[in-house]
Amino acid sequence: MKVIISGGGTGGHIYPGLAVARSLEEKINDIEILFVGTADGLEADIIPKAGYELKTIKAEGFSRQLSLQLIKAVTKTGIGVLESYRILKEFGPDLVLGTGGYVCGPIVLAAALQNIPTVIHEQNAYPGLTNRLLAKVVDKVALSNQAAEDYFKAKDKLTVTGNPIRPEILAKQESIAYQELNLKPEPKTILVFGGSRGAKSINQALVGIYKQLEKLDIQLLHVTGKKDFERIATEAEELGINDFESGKIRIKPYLYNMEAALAVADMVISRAGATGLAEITASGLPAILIPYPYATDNHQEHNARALEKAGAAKVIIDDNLTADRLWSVLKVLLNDEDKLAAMSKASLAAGEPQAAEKLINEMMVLSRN
Ligand SMILES: CC(=O)N[C@H]1[C@@H](OP(=O)(O)OP(=O)(O)OC[C@H]2O[C@@H](n3ccc(=O)[nH]c3=O)[C@H](O)[C@@H]2O)O[C@H](CO)[C@@H](O)[C@@H]1O
Repeated sequence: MKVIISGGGTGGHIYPGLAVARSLEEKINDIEILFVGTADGLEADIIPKAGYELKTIKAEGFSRQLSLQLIKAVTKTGIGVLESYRILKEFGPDLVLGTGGYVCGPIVLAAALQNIPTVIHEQNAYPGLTNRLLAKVVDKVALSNQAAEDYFKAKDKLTVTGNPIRPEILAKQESIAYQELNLKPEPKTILVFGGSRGAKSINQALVGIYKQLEKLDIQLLHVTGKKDFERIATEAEELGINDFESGKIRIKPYLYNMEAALAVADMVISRAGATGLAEITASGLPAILIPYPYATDNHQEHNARALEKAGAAKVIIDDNLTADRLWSVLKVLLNDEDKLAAMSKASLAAGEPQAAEKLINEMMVLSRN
């Protein structure tokens, strides 16, 4: 079976595609997978590092108003569709899966126009523009969240699968993860990350409580995002914190082994992107969530509130985020083992570890092979 997987821009669209790729390889002996994305999205870094071939095409997101940018984006997408035709001819896929972001628009459209079976997957409760447009031409629309059903007209194409999680996250052995990260099983490990690109406001609030955290019996793994790393590392050094490899406070620009971090973490502080949350809940971790305030239709707050309601998370709105506020919420949680245990249980109950399996089953029904 030959499958093309496309999605990107940010990690939240890439990792579900990688999860499907890994799960397909576990399930099917004779499988060939090709990723398609852009040369400037995060996929160009992540996909080859994960061991897959990435063919690049032109694509750009559409602005919501008529503008020069819109004309440019439409032209680029047109070129991307022509490039996609060539890729489809050369690779001959039995199915094309799009996991969202404008990146997957051209190849999924080109495949649908050639009657190659097509599936898209939407991670969020409020779907992105690309998926809303592609839904009109694809064979199947897989959703992470039932709430997204309201935004699609062709109800017969919809199926709820959950958000696929990389098998290595579900299977990671703690002992190996501690070794990989050079951390110890005791004391508690707090993992902080701001989605795939990092979050400046979270980084800033965290630097503001480094000194308090240093006094506690904890280990902190702070993933800043590549863009903010130098700034945060410099501020940490000014505070006298400089052993990022084996000290109490570890600062990293990006983790290519997030599965290890999720395996050793006792709690998480993060944004509320759908893919990150799917991984946090599948790992049964309690969380402090600070939704990105500019996500379309404020969907991150929606994601975060759902987990708060389930008892798995505490939410701090980005506007209210200060070092003091973060410290007061974190301190209460760290001092309440029962509360943390209850949140952990609620988190696990909210997880959907079977999502990749469900999505693959839908794909197999449609596939030409
Ligand atoms: C700003 C924005 O609009 N973000 C969107 C984007 O988020 P974003 O790309 O930030 O996605 P998520 O937070 O959902 O997922 C981040 C992914 O990156 C991985 N990771 C992160 C940091 C790191 O160092 N290493 C690593 O592997 C995480 O394990 C996870 O798989 O896509 C999500 C899924 O469509 C949306 O819900 C988010 O709203």
